[in-house]
Amino acid sequence: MSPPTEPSTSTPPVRRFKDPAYRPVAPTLAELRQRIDSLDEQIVELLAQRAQCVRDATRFKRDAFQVQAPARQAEVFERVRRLAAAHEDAFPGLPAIVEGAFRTLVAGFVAAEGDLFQQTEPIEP
Ligand SMILES: O=C(O)C(=O)C[C@]1(C(=O)O)C=C[C@H](O)C=C1
Repeated sequence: MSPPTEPSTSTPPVRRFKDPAYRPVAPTLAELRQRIDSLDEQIVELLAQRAQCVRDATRFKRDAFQVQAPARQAEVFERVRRLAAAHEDAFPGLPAIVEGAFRTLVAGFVAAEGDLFQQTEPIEP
């Protein structure tokens, strides 16, 4: 038995989708990975902008419960799931993947906002 190998990135595809309506995105795995890298850069840039908004949101919180804001979290998860559902034709199961990613992201943001909260002080009325 030969050892497992990573896929070739520069050669033609070795499989096809049985669905005749399927339209490929790129002719090689190398091109697909370039696109994925470029999209990852944009995603990280957008996440950094989102993080700035989360940091600023700390100024409007009175206590740890407001940092958690569970009702708002539920709204975010429901919203991104619905947005992803519009793309389910292109990628079955995308809503669950997107919701899972946001659950992980928001858990990280909530924890960070908890730390940032300690760096704030009440504004006197
Ligand atoms: O909407 C807020 O209040 C936020 O602080 C943002 C955010 C989020 O990442 O979407 C983070 C923490 C929770 O409080 C709820 C939502």
